[in-house]
Amino acid sequence: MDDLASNPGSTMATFAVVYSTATMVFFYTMAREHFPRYLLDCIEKYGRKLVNFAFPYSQITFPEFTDEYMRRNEAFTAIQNYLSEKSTASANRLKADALRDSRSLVLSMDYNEEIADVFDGIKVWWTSNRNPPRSMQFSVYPAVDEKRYYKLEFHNRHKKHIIESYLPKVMEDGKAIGRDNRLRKLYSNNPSKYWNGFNPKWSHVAFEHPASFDTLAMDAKRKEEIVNDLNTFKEGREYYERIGKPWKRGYLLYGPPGTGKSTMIAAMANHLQYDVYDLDLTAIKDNTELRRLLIDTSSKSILVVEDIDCSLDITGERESKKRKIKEDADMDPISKEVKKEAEEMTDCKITLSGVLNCIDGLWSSCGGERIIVFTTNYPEKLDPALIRRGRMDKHIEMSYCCFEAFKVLANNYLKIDSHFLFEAIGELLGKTNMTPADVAENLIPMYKDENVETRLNRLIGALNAAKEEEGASRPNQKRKRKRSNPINKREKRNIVS
Ligand SMILES: Nc1ncnc2c1ncn2[C@@H]1O[C@H](COP(=O)(O)OP(=O)(O)OP(=O)(O)O)[C@@H](O)[C@H]1O
Ligand SMILES: [Mg+2]
Repeated sequence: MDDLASNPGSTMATFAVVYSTATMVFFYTMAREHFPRYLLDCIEKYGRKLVNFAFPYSQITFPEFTDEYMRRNEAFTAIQNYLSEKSTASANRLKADALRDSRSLVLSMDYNEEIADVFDGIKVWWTSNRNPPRSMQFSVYPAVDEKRYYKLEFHNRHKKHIIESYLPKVMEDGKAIGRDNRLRKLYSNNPSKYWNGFNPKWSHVAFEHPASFDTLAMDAKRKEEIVNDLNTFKEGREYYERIGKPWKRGYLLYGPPGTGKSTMIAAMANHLQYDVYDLDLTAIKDNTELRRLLIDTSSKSILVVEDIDCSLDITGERESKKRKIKEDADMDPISKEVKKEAEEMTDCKITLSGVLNCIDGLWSSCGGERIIVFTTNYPEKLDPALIRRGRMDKHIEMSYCCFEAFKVLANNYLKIDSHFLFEAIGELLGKTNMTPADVAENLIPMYKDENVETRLNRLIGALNAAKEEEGASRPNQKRKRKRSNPINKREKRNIVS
């Protein structure tokens, strides 16, 4: 039988199956009463061979739930995603599901619809079915024992190829489609006193930050370098396996406030399609809690520790904060909240070595494809152990707005690539320090339909004011371009710039 021409549902095949099954049932019923056991086994064996001869097709079913605990079968979801596109094109009756955590509706074929798929020249058939509920009670809730499943049919002679090559491809493509459709999440850690069976360690909201590398204002060459680095990481599974290193990468983003460190993290997450875990170290009591939190993160994610210099004992800031809160509490005995906060801060025993061990442990004990990002305004305050290569592989300086970065902002906010005022702005940006956040602020319209020229002139005014202010604060000094980076020479070698 030619695979591409025939369908297992064709009349001939159906007739053969019905005829051979009826014959078998007849003989079997007769035989059960009159023949000995070994003859019955023979009839069953040859009967099955007859059916296989008349209907040489195999079937695999994929139920929606895997066991009595009603755990959703991942294969079912992947097949649903995989067939979604094909169903839209070829099935007449479609069903629309709004899957949990999905950005869009998933269209799939309705029950008893059949669609064909071709893989390496082999034709296979998918049908969507359900087992009707056993109980016929009327209820406002859907029947719990109704079981949905997909059925795959193919010719017996392709069994090996279908199982070993086609099905893994369906799973992989289906999961990838699921990931693309999925709403990504921004997680933040809950204080451990609230952790229990109902309150998880991490709570999440949908991650919908619109930042992208196209809208990120920075030097084009450095931006391209970072994007290439991320792409190499994402496609690096085999490379990391070959060299025997966990599949992870650490980035240190440093620079003054408002230079786009948080925006860069959002652009990274959107580019890679990863979830983001925003880890607040100050809400964690000790190293054990930190470990438990990190183990509870998933792969394809970015773990972010913002303002790492303020989060750890290493800079001594935590100690002074504790002391200050305690002093406040002593001075104001009425304020119970301050007292409570003081006690909680005193409880905090998280250490640099704990963080280092957890990060190293996380990389070695959990699944791959993870990125960790530290941000700081003061890289010089960080312990070299924290940012050494192997932990923070790439150090990226986010600096004041240069002319190229301004052009990106002008395109974002004003939708222009050039203007006669650009030259003056370029000149001023070369002479004074203004963060992209401040530049952007001046480009935002102050009222509806404010024209481009007015906004550019406002920026020129702000740049002139900043220049004068800088001059006034350092009248006798030859102006040097202020950088946030007092990182030592050895570290500078790692810096992308
Ligand atoms: N490089 C940039 N490209 C585009 N927009 C930027 C950039 N830098 C800053 N902005 C704008 O300024 C705002 C503040 O930037 P962001 O929060 O990323 O700064 P930050 O470096 O993380 O600051 P902080 O150190 O205070 O956390 C952003 O919402 C964004 O609109
Ligand atoms: Mg930030």
